Amino acid sequence: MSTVLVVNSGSSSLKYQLVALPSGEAIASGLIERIGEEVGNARHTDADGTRETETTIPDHDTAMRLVLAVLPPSPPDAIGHRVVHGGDRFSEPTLITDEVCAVVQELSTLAPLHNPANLAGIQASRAAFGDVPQVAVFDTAFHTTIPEHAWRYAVPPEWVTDYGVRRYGFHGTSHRYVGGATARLLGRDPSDCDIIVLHLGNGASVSAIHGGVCVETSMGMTPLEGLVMGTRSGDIDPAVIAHLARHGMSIGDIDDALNTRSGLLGLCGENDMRRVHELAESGDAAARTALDVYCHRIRKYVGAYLAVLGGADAIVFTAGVGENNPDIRARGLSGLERLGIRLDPARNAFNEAIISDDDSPVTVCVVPTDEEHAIAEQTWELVEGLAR
Ligand SMILES: Nc1ncnc2c1ncn2[C@@H]1O[C@H](COP(=O)(O)OP(=O)(O)O)[C@@H](O)[C@H]1O
Ligand SMILES: CC(=O)OP(=O)(O)O
Ligand SMILES: [Mg+2]
Repeated sequence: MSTVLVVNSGSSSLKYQLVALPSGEAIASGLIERIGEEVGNARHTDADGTRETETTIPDHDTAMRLVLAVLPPSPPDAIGHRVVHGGDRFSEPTLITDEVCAVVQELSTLAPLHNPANLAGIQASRAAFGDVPQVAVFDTAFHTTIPEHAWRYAVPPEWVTDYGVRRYGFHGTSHRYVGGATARLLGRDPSDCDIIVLHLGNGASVSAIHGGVCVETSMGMTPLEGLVMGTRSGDIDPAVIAHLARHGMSIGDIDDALNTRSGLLGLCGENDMRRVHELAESGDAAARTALDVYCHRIRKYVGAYLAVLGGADAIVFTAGVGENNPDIRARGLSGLERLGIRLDPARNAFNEAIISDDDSPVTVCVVPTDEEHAIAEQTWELVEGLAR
């Protein structure tokens, strides 16, 4: 038996799993949430059960130290890290070297909420387990099949050649895993399915998958484009940036505001969807508007991707919000009955795997993502290959 430790740093959380291979069984796993907020919480599960603690977790480096303190002291055989942006340098699983770290660092301006967090996880793991091979698995990998008409922005050509301005797309490990699991759930061959995956976490993105291959995704050159997110605006008119700059705001401040003070947080003062719902239920008008804007954006993208695919076999919800929030799923798809999308309210309320009614031409599902498992497998495949 071999063991792979997987570190998945999201914008607001750190998820980890110690996976036994080839069985794929999780020996230990956990989640550190609300990093950077006043009160964070850490949940760790292993053979002794689940322990939960509340404490302030200022950054991903502190989160990583909490993880290392609860894991077995013996080193794993390999460590796999989720890395969000690899630019045009890296997209396939890559053995981590100083050079890889330098590129991840360099690309921090294009993924300011993620690459620094990913690097913190890598550096803490290298300090703790220096000799263990470590692998970066990039969020962009699944999106390299997107055709030029979808990855290209309509901008001057030298922006593409000189500055690398293009769509990359992110959450790829999740979109790939969930797309495959959905085809299995439908009992269909992935090569014969058109699937729309809605990954709704703190970050959120949609992808259109045709025949197992990604053909379109909502995040762009950076994880800022597309849906409304916890703290990110998603789509806005690009002229807004010039407008604010002319009013004296610096580019750094604008970028920071769009990444960290926009989205649900900008709309209603809370970025955690559970809190937004509590506020909306207590009658808070801003929280209600936030939910309206969030769900409207989902509906717009679903319509667009139905058109991109020429119709879909399935629409799938995944990640923190997608897996747990019946209200967002129902409102995001409301009014789409004429497009063949009909939810079954009881199935939806219980987060069942299939939440559409039996006569719905498009099957709507909830499929939990498992980025950690997918990263463990890809990490081990690379490390085993190197040893051969
Ligand atoms: N049981 C739940 N009900 C509603 N929302 C939830 C639940 N669990 C998590 N969420 C929401 O999911 C989001 C976090 O999703 P997650 O996929 O863990 O994010 P990330 O990986 O981007 O950090 C938060 O907005 C949180 O409120
Ligand atoms: C790319 C991205 O937005 O990731 P997360 O949802 O984990 O923040
Ligand atoms: Mg995530």
